[in-house]
Amino acid sequence: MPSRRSIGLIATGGTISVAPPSADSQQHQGVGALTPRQDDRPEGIDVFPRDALSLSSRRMTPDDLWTLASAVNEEIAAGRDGVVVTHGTDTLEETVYALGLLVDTRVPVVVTGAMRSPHLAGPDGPANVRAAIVAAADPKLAPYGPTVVFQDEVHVARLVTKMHSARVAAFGSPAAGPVGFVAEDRLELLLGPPPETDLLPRASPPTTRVGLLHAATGIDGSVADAIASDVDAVVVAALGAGHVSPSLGAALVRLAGAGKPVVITSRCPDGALLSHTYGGAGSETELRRAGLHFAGTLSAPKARLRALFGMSAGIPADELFHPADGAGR
Ligand SMILES: NC(=O)C[C@H](N)C(=O)O
Repeated sequence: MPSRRSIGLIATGGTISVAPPSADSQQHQGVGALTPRQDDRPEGIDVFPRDALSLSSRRMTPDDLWTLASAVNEEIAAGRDGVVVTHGTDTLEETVYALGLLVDTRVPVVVTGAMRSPHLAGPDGPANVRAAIVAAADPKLAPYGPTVVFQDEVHVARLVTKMHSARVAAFGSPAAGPVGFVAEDRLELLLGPPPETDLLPRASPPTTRVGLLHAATGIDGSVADAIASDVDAVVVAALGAGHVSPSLGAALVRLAGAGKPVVITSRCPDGALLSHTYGGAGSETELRRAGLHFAGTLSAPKARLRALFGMSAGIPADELFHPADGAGR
């Protein structure tokens, strides 16, 4: 590694930067409060802080993701050796995936946050920021695309998910586990980079409206009919390997027939969608035959972002979600 590394540190809000309780609970401190002091930084690393947004992650919108992606692109264009983004944890996994869609990460891009706010006992933010800076300064991480560093673990964007609502060990990658870890200000990688990149061939500001439906016992077609006129496409967190009730299946096929792409994912946190194991109304075989799209191992919220940004850029759904041999994307 060259002697000195320069890291862009971009703040967006979230618990990691929430102001003390006397203030309005929506107030966030700027990036200055998150930037480690010069004498408290990993050796050989310069940090260049900037604020991009200041919000709880539940308020994040596709436009905000576009703004953040532009900020990350600017940092990379400015010649940073890596970029760290601090973020609320509730939608952090979506933001890191959106950066994978929108940013050509020639250098490491690392997203982190905190589960305990700065004024609570044992805040995890400072340790997470330090580990994220260490990871972002290591060029070995660049081929992994944007990653999440949390509790010293490194997770890739496609697989990472918030697993626990309150504990500091909040993030995991159910399908494969972390790809590496940080210890003693050093990045150690255990697994290779993801086999494919999620970067879209082109990008435009978000204009497409994509709905999200969650299948469950007794959920019928009325939920799809109710939103049909408000959306350009729908993503479904389907049952198991890609199944919905016969009634919901029929409504989704109607939607697809009306020119609104329907993308099937699984509500299971791990495992692939099938292509030809089950038959009959609402089965994966029938839904595929009817021209619905299948998103492989992507979670529903991430498939929704892929549809949203991809279709906004004019990329057809069948290029975003490959139907071939059941693997999906
Ligand atoms: N731990 C957190 O950051 C949770 C917070 N509600 C957020 O996502 O902004």
